Amino acid sequence: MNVKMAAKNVNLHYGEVHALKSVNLNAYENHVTALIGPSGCGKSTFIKTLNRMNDLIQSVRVEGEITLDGEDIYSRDMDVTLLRKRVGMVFQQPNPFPMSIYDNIAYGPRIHGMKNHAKLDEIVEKSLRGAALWDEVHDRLKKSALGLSGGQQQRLCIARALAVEPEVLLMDEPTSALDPISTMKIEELAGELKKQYTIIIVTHNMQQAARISDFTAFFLHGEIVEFSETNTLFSMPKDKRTEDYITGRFG
Ligand SMILES: Nc1ncnc2c1ncn2[C@@H]1O[C@H](COP(=O)(O)OP(=O)(O)OP(=O)(O)O)[C@@H](O)[C@H]1O
Repeated sequence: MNVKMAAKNVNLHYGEVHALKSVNLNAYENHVTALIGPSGCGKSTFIKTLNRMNDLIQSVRVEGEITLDGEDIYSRDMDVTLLRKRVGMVFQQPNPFPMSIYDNIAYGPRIHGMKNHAKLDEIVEKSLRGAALWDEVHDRLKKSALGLSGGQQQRLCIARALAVEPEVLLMDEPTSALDPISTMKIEELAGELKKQYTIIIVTHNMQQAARISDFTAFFLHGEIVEFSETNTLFSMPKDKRTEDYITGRFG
């Protein structure tokens, strides 16, 4: 198993708030890693360190090392635009741009300089197929993305992330705003996408983590209490706090 991304002794402060404490985690290539834990434990903060989304917040201080293919993503030489192309992200609320389905997908490739129409058509189709949305939208590509259902919008956002050919896909509670059927579609999709990408997903839902992930990290108060293979974490937790959480005693 190849380590695609690694966090080594990561500490993060928002001003006075110590939000991540000595976090260590490996995300393996072509596997799904789930981040679970109660509200406010640092899951979103951590996932955002992986493509430097926290850079946008002024009071943030990050210490330690985060690597992508062994390369420190916080080093001075790191091109952050390129990093975010390699490490794409999908958010809790589907956030399509107010433009056509086609233009949503073509947006990223165009920003990165792609002008060839035939090639863009190809990317749009491939990305929508990759996000299991093509069959539902291929005859309305020029229509507004805002006319899609919530579940379709979220798959559109996944397609938009895929369009720039990322290596890692970060998903921050991607199904929390969706109905059960749309949730199931996204879960099935995660199983497909990991064949090609490395996936890291924050979820509030332990059953979801158990269903779709290969590895799980349990966060509590900014620390990782336990990180192991998902089956092991849910069947034989090593730490009493993990056991209490997964058996529903708190959180
Ligand atoms: N921009 C910010 N400024 C200051 N503190 C913040 C900021 N963002 C998050 N925090 C704090 O950092 C801690 C971790 O928050 P984070 O959102 O990462 O938790 P979480 O586990 O993702 O929670 P949830 O499941 O509710 O989304 C919390 O104490 C939160 O209040």
